[in-house]
Formats: sequence, structure tokens, C-alpha cells
Amino acid sequence: MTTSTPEPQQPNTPLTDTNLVENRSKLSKMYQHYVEMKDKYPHALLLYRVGDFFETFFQDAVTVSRELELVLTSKHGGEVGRVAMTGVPHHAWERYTTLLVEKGYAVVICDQVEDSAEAIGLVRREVTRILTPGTLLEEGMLKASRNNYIAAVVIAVNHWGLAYSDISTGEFITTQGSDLEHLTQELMRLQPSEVLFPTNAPDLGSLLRPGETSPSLPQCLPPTFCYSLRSQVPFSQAEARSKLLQKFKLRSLEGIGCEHLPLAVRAAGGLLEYIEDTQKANPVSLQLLRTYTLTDYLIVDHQTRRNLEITQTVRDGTFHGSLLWALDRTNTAMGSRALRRWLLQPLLDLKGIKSRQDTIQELVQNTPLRQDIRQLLRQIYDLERLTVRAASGRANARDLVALADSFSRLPQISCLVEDAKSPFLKALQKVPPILEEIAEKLHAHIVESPPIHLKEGGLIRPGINPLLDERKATVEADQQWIANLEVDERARTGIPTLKVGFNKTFGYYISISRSKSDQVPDNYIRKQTLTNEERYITPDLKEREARILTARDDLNQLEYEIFDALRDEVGSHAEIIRNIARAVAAADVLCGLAELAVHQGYCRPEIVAGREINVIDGRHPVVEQSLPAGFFVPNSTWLGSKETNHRGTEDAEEEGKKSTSSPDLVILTGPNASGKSCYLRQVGLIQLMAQVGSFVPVRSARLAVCDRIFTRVGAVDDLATGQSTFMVEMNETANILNHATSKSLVLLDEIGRGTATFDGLSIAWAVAEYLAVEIKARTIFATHYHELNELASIVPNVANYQVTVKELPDQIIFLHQVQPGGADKSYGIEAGRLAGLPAVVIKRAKQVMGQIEKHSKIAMGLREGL
Ligand SMILES: Nc1ncnc2c1ncn2[C@@H]1O[C@H](COP(=O)(O)OP(=O)(O)OP(=O)(O)O)[C@@H](O)[C@H]1O
Repeated sequence: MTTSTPEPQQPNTPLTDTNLVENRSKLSKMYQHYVEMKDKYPHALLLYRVGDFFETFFQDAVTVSRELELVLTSKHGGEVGRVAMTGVPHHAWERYTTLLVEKGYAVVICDQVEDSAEAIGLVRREVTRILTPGTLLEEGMLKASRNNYIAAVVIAVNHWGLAYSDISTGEFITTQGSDLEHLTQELMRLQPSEVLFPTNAPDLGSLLRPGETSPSLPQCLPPTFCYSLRSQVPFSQAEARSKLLQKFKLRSLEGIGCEHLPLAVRAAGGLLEYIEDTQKANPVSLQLLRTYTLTDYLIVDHQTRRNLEITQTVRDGTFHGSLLWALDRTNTAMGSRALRRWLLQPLLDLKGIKSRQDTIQELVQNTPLRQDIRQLLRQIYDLERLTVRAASGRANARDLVALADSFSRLPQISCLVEDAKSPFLKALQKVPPILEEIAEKLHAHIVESPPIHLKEGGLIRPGINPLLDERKATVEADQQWIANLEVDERARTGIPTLKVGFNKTFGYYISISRSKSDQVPDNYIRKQTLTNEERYITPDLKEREARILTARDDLNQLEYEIFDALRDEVGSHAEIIRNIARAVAAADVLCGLAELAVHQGYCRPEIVAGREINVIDGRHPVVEQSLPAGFFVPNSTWLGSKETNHRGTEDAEEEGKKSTSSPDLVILTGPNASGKSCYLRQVGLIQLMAQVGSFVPVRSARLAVCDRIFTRVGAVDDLATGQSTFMVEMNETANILNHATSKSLVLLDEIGRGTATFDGLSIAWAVAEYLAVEIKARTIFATHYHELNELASIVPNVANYQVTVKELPDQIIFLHQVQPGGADKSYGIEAGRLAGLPAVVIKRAKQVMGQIEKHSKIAMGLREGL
């Protein structure tokens, strides 16, 4: 972000930059205060409360007017003349602020903190909240089905620390690593809305919007995120550590696993300081910090996540058509967020995978149990976010009723799972009794449909607080007196059109048409004359009115205090609620996966030791759902097994008994659009789903756990980094060859297409050979280079498969079947014909191909040492 020297302005044009105010004492008092506040937050937009509006002035007014398409106007700012101004109604601040934050701005809310009627001189205003993309808590600003992460990064040479939090759920996690590439990958997994980075650079304090760069940011930080450049101080080891100890009331960080991870501690401490700084009046309630290690999870890098379309499609970035879309049958917002997290972080740990599988299996086998739990889950609100709102004093009465309603469902769920055997259902067998007590109390205290506003009464039921009831009775009696007044006075005065009314300026009044004003009794005091009516008050009426107004204020205050105490009580049990919320979220994910398994015919994969990937009749979970039922052609996969190989052919049972080994690397050929990419992704998705603990779209499967899944799919120019198609392809391939192990699954869809045919073919050959011979990674290599089929005759752990088509005289029928053997034709010219290339071009292409085939003889031969 750059700051430029402002241009001098014409004398009569409104000031659009605080830096243009040469003598601040010439500003009126309110603007002097505004400018003082603005100095403290030069990189944020300052929304300043003036009466019923939040107003922005000077440069902020210009920005807000441009970004929100609001009228830019001006106001008198004292002796300096007019000042640029854009305002939004105060009750709609959330809507406008959300738009600004979504555009990557930080917004500072400077609100009135005293009643303007009681203020002596300038109304006191203070910063009550700073909103940045990563620190949102307001319900309307967050997406229910995904976490809103804020991350902090500390880099020391080649090592890094990364802490992240979703303050709307209280999740707070840290880790440390030694390869900057891993840091990039973690950030890409998390997709944080904001990343803090400590620096001493001059642009300290800036919030860089996506795409904006700064020399302070190291290359490994992807430019697609918002970055907050923060001071180094809170990120220092001493500051950060003591901040964490103090926050979590600990004597050492040993118990949470990061005492010896200085970079993780620095990132977490710096993040905590920022979170507290932005929340001001209502400190956020965070869970105890947790430490994790990257090696605890299956590594799925960003390219692979993208290629396998885990959370969004490659083509247009939509959720519809992604794996998450195909698998999500959850019934709660917590479950939906958890499923996303699980898919982005599959497991390596066999025990973890099996306990998820056991739970799904129990739910698949017990349909009434599954359906009853799902029915109850639908009635459970977002416990995670509601709890944070209660604990940070932000929940309204509807939030507390939602919590109470949800707590009341928990004992019903626990009854349902009373006899359950699997770990995730057992976790719901015991509901902490305190939650039932809280639910009862909340239901007893708060009315069934409370209003949104907390300070206007109508929250608390009668019979809860004698003082409250007494005051309510007095107000009601006085209101009744006023209600009767109209009837009584009509009788007394004999004026049938007499009315009692109320307005904000005069309060209650008696209205009489002017023609009858001569019949007005002596005790009426005239207050206002309109065209056709006279308005009067009486001392009695004013006395009642004063009593009602004061009593109503007291009443509302008392109701608020009772509510506030209830909210605090709920907040004080945040930890207990969170534990149950976690259990509910997991149960929801697993119920959803079980439901999916039943409806889509998924099976439990057998997770085995070793390197085997053995799938009988696998299907692509997303493509299958997009096609009419029964249209998807299942295909089997056999990789990496040294022993029994049970194949998915007709005589599977027979073959299953044979003791043959399956290849490590498969060369997959087949015409365009025959289904190679689909098959490749299907294998990756089945493996990933299995490591999430889900059932998978197969007839049966034996799968060993992978340490990483790599994909290299398609060819796209990376315009953002200015890299050519071929360079992107080579970078990705290099990354695979440098990191894959014999426990990895590598899925390659075309290598070497972006360069001259022979260069491309040579690279493809060498890459395949290296993967099979040196790394022995389980690999499927889809290619149009049939020459690669020769590799199988030279290298023993390589096999050829093809996606078959049926060739008719004037068309090709796609069978989408993967079978042993290599395709001898690519049908590329045929595909061109189908796409509508002119007949003369097709004819000529066939001639040229004939010539090339006649003269070309490529002999790969043996690699040295083979
Ligand atoms: N097993 C299958 N059953 C039914 N339809 C399939 C199957 N596999 C693929 N398809 C359909 O065929 C279309 C083309 O598949 P895919 O993109 O995988 O072909 P491809 O061989 O990779 O083509 P290209 O070589 O041009 O990239 C898919 O969009 C899908 O609808």
C-alpha cells in the first residue's frame, strides 16, 4: 500500500484528506476528535457515530462512497470549511460494514458511549469494535457452513510458525514447521480471511487487500489473502509466551504441546494479542490453544485439492459439483463445517479411521437410529457460535432461546444412543446435567419469542422477579388509566370526538376538534394548535406519563440485567458446551455419511497395512451423482499389492485366489473424452474418502493408508505468477518427483503436452520410469503418448490399461471401461471431426499422420542399470 502526498484543494471544495487540514484547531470540536481517532487508525475506515448515523469523513468518505456506491456529500467542519462526508443509518451498520469487510477493508466503529441527552458538551465517543475480515462475530457476516479463519505467521529463515483461530467458534490452534512450501500449503488449506504478519517495515498497520503487495511480505505467502502487517513486539518469544500463559492461566506451555516450539508460540501469542485488540469491549472466548503436527494428517497439497475438486470445482470455482457438495448430508451448521475440515485434513492414523468407520457402519445397519438422530439434529442450532456469542456478551435473547431449545434435544439424543457401540455415538450417551439445568432456567426466564433488541423490554416472563412484576403492574395500571381516559373524558365533557393520542415531542395529549374548543374544561392546558384540532394536556395526564416513562426505563433496565446475568451464566459453561458441540458435529458428519452410504450404495473399505490400493467397481462420487442412475460405468483399480490380487472382472472370485502382484504404475491410454481423467480422480477421491473414515463408492475395496496424494491434472497458464503452461506443469512434476514416496498415490493426467512432441514424450517417459523404478509410488499415468506402453515390457512393476471405445464405421461409442492393455490409437482426429473441423482438414490430418507413422520409429530401450 502506498501513501501519496495529497494535492492542494480548491478553497470551496470539501476537504477529502485529513492531511490537508493545516491547522486542526480550526476544525469544530467533533471533527478535532474525529481526526484524533483517525490518526490512530490510518489504515482502517473509521465509522463515527453522529446521532442516528455512522458517518465517515475526509478520505474515508470518498472510499466508502466509491465502494458502497453511496452519495458523497459534505458537512460544515468549522473554520476550515466543508468536509467530505458519507453516512449510513446506524441501525444498518452491520450490512454496510459487512460489504466493506468483504472488500478487504478494516472498519473501526467509534460509537457514542453516553446518552446525547445527558452529555455535557461533546458526546463522549470511543472505539467499541474493530472489524477486519478475520475477526467477525456478527451472525449476518459469517457463512454458517464454513469456518472463518484468521492466521498469524512467523518466519525465521527456513522455519515457520503458524497459528490460526476461528473466533466465532473459539477454535485456536498452532503449529511449527521447517519447509516454507509446507507453510504455503497450510495457508491454502485454511483459506484464512486474514493473515497477520509481523514486520518493522514502514507500512506497519496496513491491511493489504487480496492482490496488494508489500516488500515486507515474503514470497511464500500467497497473494490471494488479506494481510495485516503487525508490529514485531507481540510476536516476540517473551511477550507471546507470557500472553498465552496469562490468557489460559497456565504455568507452562508443556501441557498444550508447544513449550519447545518457539515459532508456534510466537505466532499464537501475536494472534491472541490482535484478537483481543480488535474485540475491545467484549473479549472473545477462545478455547485452550491446541498444538498439531503436519505429519498427523494425509498431506494433500493445494494443487491436488484443486484438481480433485474437494471444496470447489476447477472450471468455475463453484461449490456445486465439488466432493463436499456430493458428500454433505449434514443437518447442522457445526456438522457442515466439520465435514469440510475433515475432507481437508484426512487421517493417517488407522485407529482414527476405523473408529469413524465403525460409527458409520452402526448407523448404516440401524436405519431407525440413524433417522431418529438426524431428525433431532435438525433441531439443534449452531452451539459453537452461539456459545461464543454468549461468552463474549454478544448473544441476544433469541440466541439464548436457541441454545436452550438445542440443549433440550440432547437428552433425547442420548436416549437414542443408549445402547450404541461405536465411539462417536457413545460420546453422546452422557449429557452434562448442567446443560439440562441451563435449558430449564432459560426456558423458565425468557419469553418464547423474545424481541431482537435487549434494552426495550419484553424479554423476561412474569413470576421470575417480584420487583419486575411489581413495576410491570404499576406501568400497566397507569397505561390502563390512560386507556380509560378517552372514554371518561368524553363522558365528562360531552365531546364525542375527543381523542387521547401520543407523539414523541409532547407525549400524551388530548385532542379536540377546534369547533368544540369552547367546551374544554378548565383543567385542560392548551399545548398545540393545528388546522382542525387543538391539543391539550392535564396535570394528571402528565403525572401518569412521567411515571410510565420512568417506570418503563427502570423496567427495561431490570429486564436487561436479568438477561445479562443469564447470558453470563451460559458463557461461564462455554467449555462444557463446546465439548458437546464437538461431539454433536462429529455425530452429524457421520450420520450424514451413513445416510449417503445407504442411498448411494457405498461400502466400508478394508484399511490394510502395506501399499495396496485394490478397488472393485469403483465410481466417481460426484460424476455418478450428476448422471442419471445406473449410467456411470464402474471400474476397478489394482495397485501396489505384492500378494493376493482380487480383480473386478467377471471371474473375480476365481482370480482373487491367485497370488499375483499388481503394478505400482499404470499407464492409462484411451481416446479423448473416454473417461481417463474421471478414472484418475475417482481413484484419488476414493482413497481420500477412505482416509477421512467415510464409506466409499465401490463394490469392495482394500486400501492401505497413503502418506500423500499428488495430482497433476490438465494444463492451465498460471497468469497470477506469469508462468507458462509448460512451466507450471514442470514445477508440479518436479514437486511430485522430489516429495513422493512408495507410500504416496500419484495421479498424473498428461505430462509433456505443453512442449514439442518428442521433448514431451521423452520427459513423460523419464518421469514414469523414475516413479516406477526409483520411488515405486502407486501411480496412474494417463497419457495420449501410446509409446509409453512400451515401458511395461521393460519395467516389471508397470502395467498398461486403456479406457475402451467401440468403433463403428462412422462413430465411436464411449464404453468408459478400463481394461488391461494399451490403446493403439488416439482417435484424436476422430474427436476433431466430431467437434466440427472441416472435412478437408480432417482428410489432410489423416494423410499427415500416415506419413509420420510410416517414418517414425521411436526406440526407448533400457535404462542404464535396469
Ligand atoms: N466411468 C464412466 N461412466 C460414465 N461416464 C463417464 C465415465 N467416465 C467418464 N465419463 C463421462 O465422460 C466424460 C469425459 O471423461 P474424461 O474427461 O474423464 O475423459 P478423458 O479421457 O480424460 O478426455 P481427455 O483425454 O480429452 O482429457 C465425462 O465428463 C463423464 O461425463
